[in-house]
Amino acid sequence: MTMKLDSFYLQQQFPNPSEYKKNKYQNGYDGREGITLTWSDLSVTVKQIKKKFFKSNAVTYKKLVNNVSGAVENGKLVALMGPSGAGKSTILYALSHRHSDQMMVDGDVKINGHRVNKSMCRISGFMRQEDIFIGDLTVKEHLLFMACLKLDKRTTYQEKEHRVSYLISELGLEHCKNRKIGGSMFGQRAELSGGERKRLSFATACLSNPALLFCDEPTTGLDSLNAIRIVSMMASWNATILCTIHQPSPEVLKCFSSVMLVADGSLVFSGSVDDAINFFRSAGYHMNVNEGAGEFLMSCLAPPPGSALSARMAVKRLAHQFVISEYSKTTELLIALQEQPIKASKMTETLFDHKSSSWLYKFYYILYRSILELLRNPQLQWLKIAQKIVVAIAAGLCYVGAVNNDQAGVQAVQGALFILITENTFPALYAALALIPKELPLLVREMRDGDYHPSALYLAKIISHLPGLALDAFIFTAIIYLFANLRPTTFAFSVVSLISILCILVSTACGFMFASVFENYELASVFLILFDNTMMIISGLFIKLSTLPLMISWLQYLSWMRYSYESLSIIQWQDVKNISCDASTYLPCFRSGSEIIDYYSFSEDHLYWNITFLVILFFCFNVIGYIFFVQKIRKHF
Ligand SMILES: Nc1ncnc2c1ncn2[C@@H]1O[C@H](COP(=O)(O)OP(=O)(O)OP(=O)(O)O)[C@@H](O)[C@H]1O
Repeated sequence: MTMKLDSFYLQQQFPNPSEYKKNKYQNGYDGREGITLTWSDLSVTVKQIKKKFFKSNAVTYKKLVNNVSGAVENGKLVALMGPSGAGKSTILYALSHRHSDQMMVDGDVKINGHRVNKSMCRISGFMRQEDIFIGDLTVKEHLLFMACLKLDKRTTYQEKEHRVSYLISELGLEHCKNRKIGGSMFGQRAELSGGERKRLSFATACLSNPALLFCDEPTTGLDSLNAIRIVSMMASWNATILCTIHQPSPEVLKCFSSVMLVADGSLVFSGSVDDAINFFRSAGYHMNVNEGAGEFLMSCLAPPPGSALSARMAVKRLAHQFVISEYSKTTELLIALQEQPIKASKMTETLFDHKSSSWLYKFYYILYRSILELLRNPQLQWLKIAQKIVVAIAAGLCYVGAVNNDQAGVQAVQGALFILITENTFPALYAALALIPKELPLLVREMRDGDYHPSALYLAKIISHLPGLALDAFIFTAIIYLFANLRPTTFAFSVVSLISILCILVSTACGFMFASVFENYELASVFLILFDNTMMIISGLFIKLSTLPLMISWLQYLSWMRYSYESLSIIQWQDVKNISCDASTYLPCFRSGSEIIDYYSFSEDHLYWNITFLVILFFCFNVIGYIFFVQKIRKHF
């Protein structure tokens, strides 16, 4: 099958072998000989920080993996098995260099005898346990997009398309290639089955045609037939594969060349399934007649009843027995053979020879994906616009006939302006707050794989949201303007629209900033409520800005609501004269627009400064948000 796949692929594109060699970068197939992965004394320790109020934080260290050594021979599919919590995923993440920053990894990880670290992300593919996709993209779009991010920059677009078509046909995704991956909100059934999603995950990991693959529980959630299908596909794949797996059926287990068994972070056995059975039998475990090999091995690894200490001792005993047994010699030999690195051969050079696409190229595709994501849900976008229109009409109706050249009119105008600001602030703030937690798992996965720089993603997200936000603000402003009969000049309407748009953009940036700074949505919303209420109180409507106490007063310079409210008030009242005043009813009684502006401690000279400060706030919130966003992603790695 391996040969079949390779020759199929080669024949499809390069009937002439010399042409194939010449185009090794373009087709993603590098003419490699293969990879042998070895590691010795791999240990993983996690740093745990207990936050304490009014005391310094308590830092503890927990060892998750203890001096594990192992090897996966070129072209072999090896199962990493063990009970839940044994450390399988931790080993896989550490070996593939996709572990979190909190984890400290020790030990030598080598590819064909060459020590690797960060470059492992480029050399290897990783299939994750959880399938996270953008549900609104089709199978083909998703693969093409990922191909644009992952493949070498020397690969042309047509070759990326070839690679995607090849994987779609090889992994049995032809029938659903134009189907959306996830469900739609509006009842169309468009979901892929569990098996199709797993195959899509595998296809994604295989896009760059890596010679080394790490697969984390690829059969989780699948029925036995689909489990056999995906594992047999892996077995026939032209790559070295290390794969964690939970209690495989006998048919699934047969697909693996060998097994590595771990318990409590230690290696308990490594070798063929038959040897594993013999090893445990010799250690005193009894295999029932009807028991499958997988079931038997897992039962041997399950912690025995009793205290945690006795379970740990049992694992230690097994690990020791394995180390002194003949079975461990094969692994030791493989590791020893790799101590002499294969001379900087062509094969190794090609492995490390990856030229990533430029930042701009990746940014373009991330932006394209973000826009596509928004456009793929037209019903949702229309619903949002309809909601804006309804809210604007409902609010606007309250002001019909209220805006006259008298004191009641002054109150109505100031109220309408404030509605404009709050409606362009609060919904945008909280929508942005929810966005990062929703998308974080996907972003972390893509960044762990080194698919793109966080700045490309952050900028693409901001730009893709700009038109929708601007439209929202414009529609709301236009309706309120019409109903409330605000100042009817093109200049006034244009500036009010501009301020509304800036207000919604700054609010969104502020929402992003809070979502990035705080650990989770709940914590962020607690602090955001405090912040946005303060910004609102000092916007100018509720208190005269000149009377603010000194310790609070400086905060007004952060309040985009104040800049917006002042600007809108200036536009409405500048040069307005002869406001009628019935002094017996109204106190204070305004006779001109400038009196109103003075009353709120505003100044007509501030209009252009306010616009400038709104732009500055937009940038500052985004820069702070970006800095914390990067840290947040690192923390979740
Ligand atoms: N960041 C962390 N901080 C503290 N403990 C951790 C951390 N990550 C993992 N662990 C612990 O390390 C142990 C091994 O976790 P790991 O996910 O590798 O197990 P596993 O064998 O893959 O389990 P499963 O089959 O259930 O996925 C578990 O006890 C887990 O709780």
